[in-house]
Amino acid sequence: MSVLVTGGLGYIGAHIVVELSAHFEKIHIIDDLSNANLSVLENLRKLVPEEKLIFHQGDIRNPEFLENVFGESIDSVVHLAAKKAVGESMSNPLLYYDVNVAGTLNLIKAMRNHRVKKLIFSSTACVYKEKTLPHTEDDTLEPENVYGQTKLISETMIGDYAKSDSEFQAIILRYFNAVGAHPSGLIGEDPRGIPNNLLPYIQRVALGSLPQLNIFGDDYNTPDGTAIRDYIHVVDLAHGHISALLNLTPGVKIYNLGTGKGSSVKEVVEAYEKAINREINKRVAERRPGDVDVLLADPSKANRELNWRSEKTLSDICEDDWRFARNSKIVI
Ligand SMILES: NC(=O)c1ccc[n+]([C@@H]2O[C@H](COP(=O)([O-])OP(=O)(O)OC[C@H]3O[C@@H](n4cnc5c(N)ncnc54)[C@H](O)[C@@H]3O)[C@@H](O)[C@H]2O)c1
Ligand SMILES: O=c1ccn([C@@H]2O[C@H](COP(=O)(O)OP(=O)(O)O[C@H]3O[C@H](CO)[C@@H](O)[C@H](O)[C@H]3O)[C@@H](O)[C@H]2O)c(=O)[nH]1
Repeated sequence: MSVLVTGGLGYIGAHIVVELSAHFEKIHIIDDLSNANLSVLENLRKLVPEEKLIFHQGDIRNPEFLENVFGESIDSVVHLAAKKAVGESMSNPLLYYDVNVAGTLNLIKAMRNHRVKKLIFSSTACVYKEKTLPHTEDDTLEPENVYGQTKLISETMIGDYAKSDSEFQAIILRYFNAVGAHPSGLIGEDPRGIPNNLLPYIQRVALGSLPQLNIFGDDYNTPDGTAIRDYIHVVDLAHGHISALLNLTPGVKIYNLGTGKGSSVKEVVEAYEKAINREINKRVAERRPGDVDVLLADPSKANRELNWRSEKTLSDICEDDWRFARNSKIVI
């Protein structure tokens, strides 16, 4: 059996590739290297038997490229390739519609042409209308940014396509905050330039390549005043994809992948300080525009129907992240 992972050299995709290797004979990876590099492939080859990995460098917006890849025998697709920066999606919306919507459309056309019937799609908590209680999958959908909008349009497209083909089987996974790294220290998140996200920023401060962490606001409506998120270890997230592949049935199902447990910015900083056994240089700064008080998953549907639950703790997240940081000698 063979599986195609689009965006398979990216942060989450690479972790999924490792877990897939226990279940599939061949893993085809598509990546255009727009947000990844070939060193990830080298490290994957240390974790996955070499004969299982087939890398196709190219862009999902290119139908001819996809035709070539689908010329190989492919049974199922895990589709992650996308642009994911919320701020950039507001300043360059057409890029997001192009890669996330048109790219997904091309991929589904190629799947239709080659009668590939199984799809796992990466969506996001950004599709939900803001609320402080944990989100269930049937909550109101009202993305506040272009990124979330492009994911919601893709979800709708997948749903409409499934109605036209009774054999089509899809699971949409809405991820909350993906963090941490592979316990081997070989793969993890390595954003280009100055990181936007909390964990990579803390990591750079811990490494000494950035001087100070800015805690964006301590006047949120939360117990310690800093914003609360649902941080899920990337390996737990990867396991969720295996459970999804094993539970595909005709039609489309949607699941949250989160822990259901919130951590504040201060709690994350404290956990990281514990993992590295020293303090991190930090200060409280202005709120970041667009941030909400609380964003939490209700993962009970995935727990129940996919027989999946997150297992790793916030300290596992920080320890694994730090191991990857030291191992990969990250620099900005
Ligand atoms: N990181 C998170 O917290 C998070 C949360 C919710 C959803 N997601 C979704 O999960 C998926 C993976 O996210 P990630 O954090 O691993 O991001 P990432 O940027 O590390 O991975 C995406 C990969 O896709 C590749 N890619 C981008 N455009 C492409 C194109 N046109 N053709 C081929 N390859 C292309 C990039 O080079 C990259 O390797 C995305 O769909 C993202 O929207 C991520
Ligand atoms: O330097 C920093 C960076 C972040 N934060 C705070 O840390 C929290 C988490 O921020 P961040 O790591 O940027 O994640 P989110 O803004 O919650 O968004 C992430 O998680 C979403 C899913 O929940 C995904 O859809 C997004 O793509 C992904 O960036 C927020 O309260 C931020 O204000 C800081 O205080 N200082």
